[in-house]
Amino acid sequence: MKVLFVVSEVEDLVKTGGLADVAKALPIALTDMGHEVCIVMPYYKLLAEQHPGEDCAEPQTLFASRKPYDFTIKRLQVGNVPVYALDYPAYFDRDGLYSDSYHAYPDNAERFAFFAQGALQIAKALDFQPDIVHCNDWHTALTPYFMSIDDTGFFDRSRSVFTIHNGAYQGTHRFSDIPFLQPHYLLHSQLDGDALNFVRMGIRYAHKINAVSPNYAQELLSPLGSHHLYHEFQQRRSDLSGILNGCDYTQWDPINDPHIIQTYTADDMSGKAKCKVDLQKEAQLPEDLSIPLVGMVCRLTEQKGFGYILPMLEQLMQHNVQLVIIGTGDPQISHTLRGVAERHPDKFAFIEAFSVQKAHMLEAGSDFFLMPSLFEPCGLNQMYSLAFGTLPIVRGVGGLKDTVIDLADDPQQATGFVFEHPDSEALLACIQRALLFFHEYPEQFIITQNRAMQSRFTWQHAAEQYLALYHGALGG
Ligand SMILES: Nc1ncnc2c1ncn2[C@@H]1O[C@H](COP(=O)(O)OP(=O)(O)O[C@H]2O[C@H](CO)[C@@H](O)[C@H](O)[C@H]2O)[C@@H](O)[C@H]1O
Repeated sequence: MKVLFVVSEVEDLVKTGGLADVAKALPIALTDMGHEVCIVMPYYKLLAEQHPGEDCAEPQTLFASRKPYDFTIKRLQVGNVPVYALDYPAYFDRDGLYSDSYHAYPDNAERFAFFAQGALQIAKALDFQPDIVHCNDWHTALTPYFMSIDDTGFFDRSRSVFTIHNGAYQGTHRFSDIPFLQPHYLLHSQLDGDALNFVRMGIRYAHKINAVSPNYAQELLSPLGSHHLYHEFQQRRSDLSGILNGCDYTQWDPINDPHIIQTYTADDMSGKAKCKVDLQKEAQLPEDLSIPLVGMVCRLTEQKGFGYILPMLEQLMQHNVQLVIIGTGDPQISHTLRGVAERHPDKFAFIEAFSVQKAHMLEAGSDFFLMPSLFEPCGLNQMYSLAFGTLPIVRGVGGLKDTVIDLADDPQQATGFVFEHPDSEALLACIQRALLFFHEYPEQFIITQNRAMQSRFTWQHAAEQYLALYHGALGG
């Protein structure tokens, strides 16, 4: 199987979130199974600075709106997978990927419409005729449309798969503000007023669509969970499926994690205690193993549940607990978190940073991992937590529901704590349940940690399901 994997970020090269984790791990898993995969992504300034690529193939020109877009192709590598990066400085030689701090670039639609078609031109330039063009999220959602209108015959036997990692980001922009697309009069019939919704186009034009967990795929088919795309998903329901992401255990395993002060196993958890003290030191909290430590790492956005986390923090601080949050994002959320940290320096630390090293320290050093998302297509950090014996406290949505078993629901199989209602009371009650378990049932706590560490969500298993999806797209 030849797969062109089109994506906007890749772990080890540039990353803002979980999309990058998948964009590295899935192509590697498919390659390990003997398939020929190459990744196409934009050549951002950060890439040029930190992982400069070699020029490869001839310089390219893409004509749109009677304007020539001249670009080059840079070759990089992630694991055993070749990466081809589209180098068009006018659009990608910028400090951020999608935004400068918190303000999205006003021409993002133009940038990624161009990238969506440019990726196909890269395949032609490399003479890489794919069986599958695998697109990811709104940045690449127009690629299936561009394949459908390509009249060179190059993609006649190719089929497209569109994976939804986060359906809330849809790339909705005023069509008249996207010069690159102006000649595409076909798109006029797809507009909502003057607005073009990239994700809607991906849903309409891709041969197969999948969400990153079975439960999220179901939610997309419901009026409440569809991010206002209910009719689109319903119309394609026979082509929509859910495939649970994997966990990259080569990166996230306490047995051999180079980022933590001491490695550990389910049989010998003494290293975890050292990691806890190390995290307490890093967070400048009292170094005390008897206090339950709750950790959280995420982008600071509404999606992650801050709408009901923030209002209950003061109440939580009344308990004998420590909380560490590592994250960057919404300035209002970070402002509030800084305030709570100032008022409760011995209980709460807010580390405003994007740091892979610190994320690993937190996963290893915490007793509990907090992930009470409003919605969560799959979620990766709860899987990392399970691997580290850090019991997840999650809301029962999306992939969180598919991966964490609640203690009250099934004590014999439990791996964490699950609550339902997206409000502060339900969240606080769930955390209280976890704290009580820590204090009152230390032996059961260790048994549950051990069980969590046995959970396995391998990328090989996910890759097998993607292969089945690819075969389905090819009509086999
Ligand atoms: N401050 C920080 N420092 C260091 N690392 C940080 C960090 N903030 C976030 N990260 C890292 O970014 C990744 C976040 O992945 P998630 O899957 O949990 O969420 P995200 O919403 O970005 O992904 C979206 O895409 C993925 C992939 O499909 C889905 O699992 C998910 O549900 C969907 O929302 C993790 O690897 C995490 O460690």
